[in-house]
Amino acid sequence: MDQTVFVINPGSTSTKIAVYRDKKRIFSESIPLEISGEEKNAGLEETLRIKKEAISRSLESQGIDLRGFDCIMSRGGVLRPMESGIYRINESMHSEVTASAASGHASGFGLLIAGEMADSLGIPAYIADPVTVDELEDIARITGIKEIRRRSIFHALNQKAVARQHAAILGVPYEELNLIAAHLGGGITIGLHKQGRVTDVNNALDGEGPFTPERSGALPAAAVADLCFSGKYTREETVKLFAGKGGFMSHLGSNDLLKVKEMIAAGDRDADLVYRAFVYNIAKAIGAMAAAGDGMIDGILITGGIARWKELVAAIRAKVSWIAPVSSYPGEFELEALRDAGLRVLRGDEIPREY
Ligand SMILES: Nc1ncnc2c1ncn2[C@@H]1O[C@H](COP(=O)(O)OP(=O)(O)OP(=O)(O)O)[C@@H](O)[C@H]1O
Ligand SMILES: CCCC(=O)O
Repeated sequence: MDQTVFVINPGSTSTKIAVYRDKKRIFSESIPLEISGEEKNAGLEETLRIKKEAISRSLESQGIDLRGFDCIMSRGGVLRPMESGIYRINESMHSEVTASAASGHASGFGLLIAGEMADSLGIPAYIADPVTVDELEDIARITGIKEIRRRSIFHALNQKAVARQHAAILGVPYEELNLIAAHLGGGITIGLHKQGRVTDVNNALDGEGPFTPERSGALPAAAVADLCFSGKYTREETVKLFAGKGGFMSHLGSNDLLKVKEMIAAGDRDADLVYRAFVYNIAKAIGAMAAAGDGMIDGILITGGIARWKELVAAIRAKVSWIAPVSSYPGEFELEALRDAGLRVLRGDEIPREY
């Protein structure tokens, strides 16, 4: 009998939802943050309420009967470092995601909403490949300050889904390839996939890597110290500046690169300079991962919403194709990856892990 899986995937600029009957998508929607206006500045409870209401409205407008769901899947939030895999949503996840909400990631709201909905329907809920999948090599954790260690927080679900898809196209097991996967979305993470493990990756939430539609990326440390002690910002406001109000938001007042594209087309020179700096920084980060992988890279994969911008992908390709062949996987494959994970559990093909 066909199984019905409901998938919730909040990203930093939108929440994507989908209902699948078996492999078939019967409904999907991308709900932009802008619909709910004040959401960017709201606290945990308020953000949760806004996201829940937007999801309910969307399902209601399609006349979808929640009682037909067999399980709910979501991308996980900022949890403890963990192995890649499928995990049953439980109470300790709930409290950890709630505790890290201020400095967390939008995907944590998916976990909370999926858990709550599943409880009320009496069905199971799971996360798969959350943002805290940690496969870093020990040398990649060390920084120049003894008490500061690097953390693995990245688009694990999409990067792994795209890397596996690429491996299948090449007809080579994922575990035998060295790939660089660049997820270009509201956040940007660029991972070195060394024989099936992401041994290094920038953590955009902690201010590493290129700037993004709304993340600052890496900043000069002394200037950050000045900013922190300027008295202009609280700690919370400073963190928001790095992850939420940085990048294109800071330079041009928008995290929507479709708008940035229009600004450039209309002759805006500032927008053009920031765009070129964006491409430059992404290429530099890909180069860094090539060095981390000793130059033995089988392919560079460009994915995420921004990969739909063909000229931008071409500009990155022009700068990095000397490293390895560049392939583009526009959009994200998170909904399908979550569907497949849900179906594997429902069919008994995979036993979910306990967190
Ligand atoms: N056709 C396009 N051309 C250029 N930019 C695009 C296009 N489509 C989407 N984008 C941009 O992609 C970005 C959003 O990407 P995406 O949907 O992957 O982000 P998200 O899911 O909200 O966050 P994240 O990927 O970090 O989880 C936005 O800046 C959006 O304007
Ligand atoms: C997935 C974490 C990276 C980001 O959104 O910045």
